[in-house]
Amino acid sequence: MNAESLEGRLLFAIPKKGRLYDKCISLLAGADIQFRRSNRLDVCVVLNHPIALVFLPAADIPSFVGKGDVDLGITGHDVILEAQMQGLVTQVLRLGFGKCSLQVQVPEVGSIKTVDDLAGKRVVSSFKNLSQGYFNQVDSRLQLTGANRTTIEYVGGSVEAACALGLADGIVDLVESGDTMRAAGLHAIATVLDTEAVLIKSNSPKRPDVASIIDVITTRIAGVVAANKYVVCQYNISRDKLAAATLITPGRKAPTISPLEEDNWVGVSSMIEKSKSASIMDDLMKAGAEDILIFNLNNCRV
Ligand SMILES: Nc1ncnc2c1ncn2[C@@H]1O[C@H](COP(=O)(O)OP(=O)(O)OP(=O)(O)O)[C@@H](O)[C@H]1O
Ligand SMILES: O=P(O)(O)OC[C@H]1O[C@H](OP(=O)(O)OP(=O)(O)O)[C@H](O)[C@@H]1O
Repeated sequence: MNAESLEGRLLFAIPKKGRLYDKCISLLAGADIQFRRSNRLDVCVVLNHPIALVFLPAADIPSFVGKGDVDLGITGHDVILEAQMQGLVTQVLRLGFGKCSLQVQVPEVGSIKTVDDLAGKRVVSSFKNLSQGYFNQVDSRLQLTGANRTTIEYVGGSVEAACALGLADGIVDLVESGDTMRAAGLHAIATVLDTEAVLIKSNSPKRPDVASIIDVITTRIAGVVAANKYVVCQYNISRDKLAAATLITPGRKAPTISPLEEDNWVGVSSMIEKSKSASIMDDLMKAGAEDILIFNLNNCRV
């Protein structure tokens, strides 16, 4: 690959490994962004669009996009804030995956029970800036100054081991299921922020000619995200119960209602959020709906 083959192409940064990688690859497939990545090569051209994919560590993507070296990128909301790039990038879309929380954690067994107990002691994190910002506020509130302030130390990984190793009294790290935290004998005492993966674009693009392809890609990715978020719910119901049932499934604009061959019965079709489908089905049954079906969406534009 040479610089010439990237000429005129939108540069799109994708996390090269880690928690976001697999989800990003399925998102690209859903948006029909076709590429063949040679082994170990971190830049590859897209076969069916004027795009080149750049595979980078998730934590480096905000600054590449923020400085305009890359036009578009996928990374965590958390790393954008940690890199202090929120003013230099626009978060175009929330992607619905990579959801977790940055939490303050301390040993389950021990004297530290609250953030105020931890204040003034040693905290270790890979999110040094966010942790510093959080504890600056705690320290100010508790009027801790000078050597009495909380110490924040950076470590690049295995943060959860820091307390057991005697390096820290508490840590600030990401929690999804909580398995890592529990296995390390820790528990959370505060949440610094909730995060998920986002699509970002540069506020100072170096290649303004690629703006139209950014819109195409954003629309396609939004379609895949919506298809993952929604399902179609279809059911039959008698007309006298229709009003109550459509309150449960109002749809995005309005439900589609079609007459059935049987007198006084209609079929209803409506988009609902996948995560709420079980409770919506329970409610529809109580409201008198029959033959309730849920269909996954392959793709959509809504
Ligand atoms: N347990 C998790 N659940 C969901 N999302 C997560 C989780 N851990 C991290 N993330 C998200 O993924 C981003 C990248 O984290 P990850 O740990 O995969 O990074 P990495 O350091 O590049 O990869 P690796 O851990 O393989 O070295 C985080 O900033 C966060 O937004
Ligand atoms: O609450 P859980 O579901 O256990 O997830 C949380 C863990 O996931 C992330 O690490 P990851 O496993 O990606 O590896 P890393 O420590 O190498 O970043 C994060 O740093 C936590 O350690």
